Amino acid sequence: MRYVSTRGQAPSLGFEDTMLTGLARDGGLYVPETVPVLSEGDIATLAGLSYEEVAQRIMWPFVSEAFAEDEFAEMIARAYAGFGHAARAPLVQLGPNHHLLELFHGPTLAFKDFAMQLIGQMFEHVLTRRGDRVTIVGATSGDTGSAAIEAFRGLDAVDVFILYPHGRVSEVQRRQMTTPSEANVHALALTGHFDDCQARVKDMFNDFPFRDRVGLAGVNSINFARVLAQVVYYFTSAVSLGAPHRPVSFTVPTGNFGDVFAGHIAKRMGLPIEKLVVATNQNDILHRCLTTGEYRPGTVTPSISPSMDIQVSSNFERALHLAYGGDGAAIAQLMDELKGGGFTVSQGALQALREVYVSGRVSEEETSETIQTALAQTGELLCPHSAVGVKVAEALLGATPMVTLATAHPAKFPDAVEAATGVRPALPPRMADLFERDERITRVENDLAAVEAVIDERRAA
Ligand SMILES: Cc1ncc(COP(=O)(O)O)c(C=O)c1O
Ligand SMILES: N[C@@H](CCOP(=O)(O)O)C(=O)O
Repeated sequence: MRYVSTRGQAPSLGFEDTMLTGLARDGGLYVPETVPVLSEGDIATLAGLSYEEVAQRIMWPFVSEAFAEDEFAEMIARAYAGFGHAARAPLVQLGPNHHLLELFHGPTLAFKDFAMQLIGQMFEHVLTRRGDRVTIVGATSGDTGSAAIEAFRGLDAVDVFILYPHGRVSEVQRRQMTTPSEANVHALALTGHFDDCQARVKDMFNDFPFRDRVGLAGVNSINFARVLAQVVYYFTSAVSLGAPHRPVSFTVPTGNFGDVFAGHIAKRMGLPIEKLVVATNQNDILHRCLTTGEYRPGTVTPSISPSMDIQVSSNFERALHLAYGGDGAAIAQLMDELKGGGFTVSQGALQALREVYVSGRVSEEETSETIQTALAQTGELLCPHSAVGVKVAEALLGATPMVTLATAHPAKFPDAVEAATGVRPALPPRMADLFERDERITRVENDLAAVEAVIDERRAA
């Protein structure tokens, strides 16, 4: 399988190079040239399989050029062995036709672990085989960074630098990033918000001398391998609710659009997904765009669901690429307009987007109320991001089963959860001493040269 850039000007790559390359050299994101389609019969045979077995079957056509089948199965087994739930991604019922997909049983308590634990295995395998080293840079609003540091800490072939917005992640998230003591992982607190962190990461990829000198790689959802691993739980959950014989809808708390785009890939692979619902907090650019066709980022406003405090949503470019029929020149033009403040999606593309996605926006008050009522009515303690999803989903419940993705554990956001419910969620025992561990924090200004200088200095040390 070949992967092509959304902007059409970079060379097509196989899976291994796509994974190691990160951002395409024309600034675009890699997407599979064609998506394999499973028959109803193929999907039906997934019923009753373990999470790992489904993962192997779904991802294999995308990665088969890079690994032997048994090697890949071993990587999957190692990736999910540390999860705290035998089902890996269990479904719990919230109400008639409403189900919650708990994606927070991995080592850092957020859905990011599903992809990051596997990518850690794949990077290690490929880099060992090549005898190569890379420098991973990542931007985080809290969860990607902790998952990446956990997945790559202590690996010889990798240095990891994570930019997070200073003062804008929860204390648990920050400590997950700043307390690991391994010399190859570095948490950099940038003066700014998540969009600044992501912009500097993309700047580093576009600085070719720096990129080539340090062997830059990315583990944000820039990296298609991240998106791919997230396709799997759409299949496991839909099949357990009756797919392929019954359609299912999904509501996805959304920021950078990677998770919901994984659902789009699942749909293109033949999974009968009726609607993909994009749920946003007050940073609602995606809801505004899907409603009006105008994509104009505003200022990021801090919220109680900080991981979704994003205005420039990286993977929306992939959805636009599909909506514009794979026209790379059109996407390059839109992204140029974005530098000048924003763009208007064409009527045809907007219609194509609306055939797949619907959206909703949730206020801070509604998020708190939803955490409170979900606990009272169902006994489920939601994190604020999952609550955004539940609130949007509730307005759309109908005959088709709805699955809302619970993207993080409530204990990552104890202040917001306690303020809403009076209950302070406890961290799992293995993290009980998180608040006693020493932190290593490096402050950095929102400036490309300053960030690159820190990376150069740390790599040389
Ligand atoms: C807890 C949580 N929920 C939702 C999201 C939004 O996911 P995505 O960026 O894939 O849209 C994030 C950030 O990625 C997150 O960390
Ligand atoms: N919410 C994310 C933002 C980065 O998203 P990614 O999926 O592109 O890595 C986070 O928690 O960091």
